[in-house]
Amino acid sequence: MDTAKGVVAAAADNVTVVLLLLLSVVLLILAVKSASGRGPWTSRRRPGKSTAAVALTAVPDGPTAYPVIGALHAMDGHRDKPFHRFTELSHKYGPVFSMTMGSMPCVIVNDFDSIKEVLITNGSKFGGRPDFSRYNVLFAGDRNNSLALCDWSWLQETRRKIARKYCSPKVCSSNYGLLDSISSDELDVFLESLAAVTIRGFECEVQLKKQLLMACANMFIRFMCSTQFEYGDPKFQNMVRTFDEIFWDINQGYAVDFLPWLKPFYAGHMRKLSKWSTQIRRFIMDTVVSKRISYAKAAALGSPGDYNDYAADDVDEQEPIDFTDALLMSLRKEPGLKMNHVLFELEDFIGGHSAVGNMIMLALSMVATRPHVAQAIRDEAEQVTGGQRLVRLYDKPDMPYTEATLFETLRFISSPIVPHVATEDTTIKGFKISKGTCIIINNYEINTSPAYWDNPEVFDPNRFVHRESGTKPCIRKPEYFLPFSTGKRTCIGQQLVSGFGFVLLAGILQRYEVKATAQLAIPEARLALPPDTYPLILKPLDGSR
Ligand code: HEM
Repeated sequence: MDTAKGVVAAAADNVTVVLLLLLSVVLLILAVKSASGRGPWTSRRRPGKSTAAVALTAVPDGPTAYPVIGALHAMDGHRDKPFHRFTELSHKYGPVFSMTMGSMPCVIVNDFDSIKEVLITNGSKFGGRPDFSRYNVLFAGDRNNSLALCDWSWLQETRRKIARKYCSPKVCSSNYGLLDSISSDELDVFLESLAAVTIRGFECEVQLKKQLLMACANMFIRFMCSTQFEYGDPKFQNMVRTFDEIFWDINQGYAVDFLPWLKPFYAGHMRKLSKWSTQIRRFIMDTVVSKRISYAKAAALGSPGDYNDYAADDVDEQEPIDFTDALLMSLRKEPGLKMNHVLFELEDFIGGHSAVGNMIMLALSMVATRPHVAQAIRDEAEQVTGGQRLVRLYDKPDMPYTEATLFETLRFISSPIVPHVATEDTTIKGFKISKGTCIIINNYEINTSPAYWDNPEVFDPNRFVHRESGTKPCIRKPEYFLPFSTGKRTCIGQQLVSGFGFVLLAGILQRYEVKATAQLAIPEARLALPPDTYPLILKPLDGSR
């Protein structure tokens, strides 16, 4: 790990040197240009052109773009708070502005009307994703293997269709019942594991994220693959850790994303990403998929590259027992699907556990410094369970404050939306957008602006609870609150997030008082916490079951 970090640090040093050199070149070019009486190279309108004609069509310019680095200089010193920076820039350039990041033309959209246009009204024209090298490396050289990072296609539509029944089950369905029983069973296992590291009557510092991620991983794997692992199993621990490393990485912004020619300086980092993703795929093949297909066939499948040789001729034509089964069966029903697609889709969905684990860790961090929120959740749980049992999934409609705490966490940390890319020439707010333009959706602005929320700086789950005398309190989500995005590329996992997340958050708080060790380092506009993050303090509650 340390070696890997060293490689990244070395790469970063190299990058700094290269950037400094480049900056010198750019400054030289600028000096020559300004000496000749012309402004820098930008996408700004040239003087002499009819402004009326251009003003109607071009997206307003953002920061000046220079050769090679584009407008990346405007993000200098803001690496940890890119969305805050976009908000600052929107105050200067307007709610929709263009910004060339390296060589990539981008448009930053900062207000709800424009965001709605990108995601819904005009969503069919914004179905692409940026072609970052890291995305390709993580998915065996082709980001189209990934559900979240691919461009829109027949394959994506098919994959989403297969997933729907399992990721968005109807409340009355058997799959929802399964979610309920699995989340409760796994909550018991998880609380037992916590009981083993805490002492009644004492405050104990616990590396909670590691345990939480294993609980979430098992919930996902039990639901999707009908198998589970012991928390002490080193292979399982390694898989969970690797997923979390990837989740953290994918939530970072790197210069190489926008300056692909920097790739040689990131060779070590790319190798590490590739190794992680291969390890995960191997784990899923060995522990899940190979058990479903004949032993001989599994043995014949050597490396991940060989998986496509598999034809689904030994898959039964019965009702699928779970998501893995449904995926394997779809190999026969959908001739365009290959074994690799199945593996990658399973990987994507099992990987969803990292998002849930990180989210619960963040929710507990919010609660740790706001004991009144924890108490309100406990009171709600007490009312519903009579103090006789742990909360379960079917209690969710009666516990809006608990569910609202998850929403408020997502608003407060402002979990970002994956960038979209225009797949054809189109418009936003009447401004011309060319095919290939990357659209960065600044939902941080929407989540934190007083234009949308009362006291947005206050963590208050009540803002999502609708109370009216004579009716049961219920969840109220304003349409501009988009933690899972909306439209055709909306998150497929949101029901799993709110289901498993709800049971875990309530269950932990029914059993423990949660406190912070010190000032908690919570990154801005990021759902991910570093793989080795802060511990939390747990104190078992008197009389907890
Ligand atoms: C707190 C947890 C999560 C949050 C906040 C979240 C949020 C998001 C967001 C904002 C997007 C981008 C949508 C867009 O580009 O318009 C997305 C996409 C996606 N999410 Fe989630 N997600 C979470 C957990 C999960 C889980 C658990 C799964 C799987 C079980 C999942 C599966 C997906 C997939 C497959 C996509 C890509 C959809 C597409 O591009 O067509 N997510 N998610």
